[in-house]
Amino acid sequence: MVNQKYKIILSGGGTGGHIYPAIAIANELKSRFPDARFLFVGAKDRMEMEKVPQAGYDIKGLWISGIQRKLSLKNLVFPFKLISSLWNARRIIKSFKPDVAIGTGGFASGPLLYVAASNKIPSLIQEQNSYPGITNKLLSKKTQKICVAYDGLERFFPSEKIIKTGNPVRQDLLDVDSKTVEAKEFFNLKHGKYTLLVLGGSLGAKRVNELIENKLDFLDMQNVQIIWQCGKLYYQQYKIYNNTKHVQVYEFLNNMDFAYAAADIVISRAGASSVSELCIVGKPVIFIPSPNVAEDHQTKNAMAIVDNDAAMLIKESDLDVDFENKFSQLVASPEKQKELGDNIKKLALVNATNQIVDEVVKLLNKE
Ligand SMILES: CC(=O)N[C@H]1[C@@H](OP(=O)(O)OP(=O)(O)OC[C@H]2O[C@@H](n3ccc(=O)[nH]c3=O)[C@H](O)[C@@H]2O)O[C@H](CO)[C@@H](O)[C@@H]1O
Repeated sequence: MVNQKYKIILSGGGTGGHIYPAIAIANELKSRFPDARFLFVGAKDRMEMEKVPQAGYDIKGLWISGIQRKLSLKNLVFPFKLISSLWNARRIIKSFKPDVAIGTGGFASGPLLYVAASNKIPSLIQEQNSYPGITNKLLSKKTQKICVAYDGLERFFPSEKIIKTGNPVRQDLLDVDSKTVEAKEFFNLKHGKYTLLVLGGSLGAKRVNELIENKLDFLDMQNVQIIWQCGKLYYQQYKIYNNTKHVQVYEFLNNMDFAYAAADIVISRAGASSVSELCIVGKPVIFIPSPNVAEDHQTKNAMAIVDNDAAMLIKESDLDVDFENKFSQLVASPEKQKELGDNIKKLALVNATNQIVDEVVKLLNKE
């Protein structure tokens, strides 16, 4: 089986939450089938066009974007983008001739998986969230298998296709505890201070950035040093704080394993992959879910953890009132930090990537 020269096409992107699961799946397939060939398909101008080649894979870009939820001029162009991307997806499929197609959500995976499934290529989609995106909802009728991370998705997908696996997480995040010393050196952190990692999701989070900027003096007084991922859009605004006495500002962290390893406490958005990763690394977390996503799904992602006494949550609307109190209580209590870290780790689904790849292999073997 190891010598199989399978051709595998993957598509997912728009944000990191759709890209990294696809990369984790590809890496596991590559380790099982070293002779396999891989091709990613993404959306032109989106972050996958940079992140996928960095991970060592080829990628082709389609001219596609999402439909705006509100009335917008951009929607007028959408039909043209859709026709162009379906046409190009067809060309890519015809020339690459994949044995299997894998979609992890986001705009580009729509046309690609649609064309693949219409051409009778076995296909699987992976849904990271408790509330699925439009692309996966549409694709679910055509694809053979749907790997999910939450219960209750029969409301949206054909139940006979659903397999609960959890979200794929990159291999290098599985054992961050062994990297703590190296990570603290990497970030040049001071001894005797708490290290706070601030994560705004793959694109950065405006309200979280505003909070951190307002609380820099407070955090300094709490003896906290900060690794602050503010997002590409906001970097120009916040880089003035970089390398001030207790702050490092990053537009994007390319070494998440080191960032998690160095952190004593994490403040994070509750995107699905971030939540899955935080379970695996087992650190005390304060979630600040984005209220601006479909069906408030980040709050649902976070509540699945909070309901198990495994993390704290502060709503954006409560930050002004609650943040200082809740944060200082957590910093002052190593017991609480340990309890949250231990509890969140119990919720980790560490075998997700393997299970998803097992399902892909069944498709390759035509079951
Ligand atoms: C605003 C928005 O629409 N957010 C959605 C998006 O979030 P987003 O793209 O932020 O996705 P996630 O939180 O799921 O994952 C972020 C990924 O980016 C990585 N990372 C992040 C920052 C960084 O500096 N370096 C880095 O490598 C993380 O390790 C993680 O693997 O997709 C998720 C998965 O469908 C959804 O749950 C989120 O609601």
